[in-house]
Amino acid sequence: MKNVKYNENYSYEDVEAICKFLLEKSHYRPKIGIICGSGLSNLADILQEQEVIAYSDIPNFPTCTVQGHRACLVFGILNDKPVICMQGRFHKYEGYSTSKVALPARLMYLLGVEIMIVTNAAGGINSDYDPGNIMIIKDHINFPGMAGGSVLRGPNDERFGPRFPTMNNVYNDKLRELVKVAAKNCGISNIREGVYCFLGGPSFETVAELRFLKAAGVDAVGMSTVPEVVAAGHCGLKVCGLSLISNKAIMDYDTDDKPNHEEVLDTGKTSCANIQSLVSDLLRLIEV
Ligand SMILES: O=P(O)(O)O[C@H]1O[C@H](CO)[C@@H](O)[C@H]1O
Ligand code: HPA
Repeated sequence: MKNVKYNENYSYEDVEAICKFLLEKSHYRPKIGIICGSGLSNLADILQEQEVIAYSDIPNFPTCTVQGHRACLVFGILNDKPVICMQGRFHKYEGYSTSKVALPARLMYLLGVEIMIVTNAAGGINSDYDPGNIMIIKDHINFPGMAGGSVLRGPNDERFGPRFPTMNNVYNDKLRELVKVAAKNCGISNIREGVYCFLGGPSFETVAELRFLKAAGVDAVGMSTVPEVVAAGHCGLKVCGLSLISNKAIMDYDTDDKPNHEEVLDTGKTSCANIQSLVSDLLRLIEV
């Protein structure tokens, strides 16, 4: 086991200190931030003129404990736009404090980022979804949040955002339309749009839970993203969310199939190129 510190709280000043360190280290002033999901670290390869900083070289920065998350910050240029890309996120199930899970979005905000593109691997609940499909996140269900486990739980620092932020249109409608245009440009026909449900994990869902989620209108399920999106919405970032459907959720008892992280990572490997071209064309279309 790595010597991981789980519970520190990240105050505004802590995030500011990390931001200052990065602005001194890098000449980039990113306007767009990208978070790579499980198995999708290669998404950062599309950045040109890269400056790579390992999380372990950033003072007071968390580490990644999950396989498929590379734990590096990559600054670079994509279609003439300055970008920061996080190769690896912090999941609540790893045991991290809420302010640690909120850190990527808050750091991007203080760095001057205006648009956060968040990616993940997710299980397909919608029966029309197949592994390799890309789902534009239209909305989410924040299960832990609905039960008092919001990433914003605790004292509110108004410098990040208001006590009661809205989540309407948090997955920005204009960005969603641009993703559809980008998908057409790239010849990606298996693009979907749907509702992502965040569960606490790390156990995969039971058949009964999946049937319940399906009845509730969920299209894809995962264990991340929503805390980052809520933190981003809190501080006014525009968000674009993309789920790579890495596996089909198993809704039947009469099968020996089981979800597993290896399959999730394998789909990431085989489908990363599609996400790369999609994000690349999206950045060409975005005006910041
Ligand atoms: O959401 P990301 O980080 O892409 O990873 C997904 O894949 C892992 C399970 O295989 C979980 O962490 C789940 O959330
Ligand atoms: N369930 C939850 N999280 C996931 C899945 C899944 O089937 N696939 C990838 N992340």
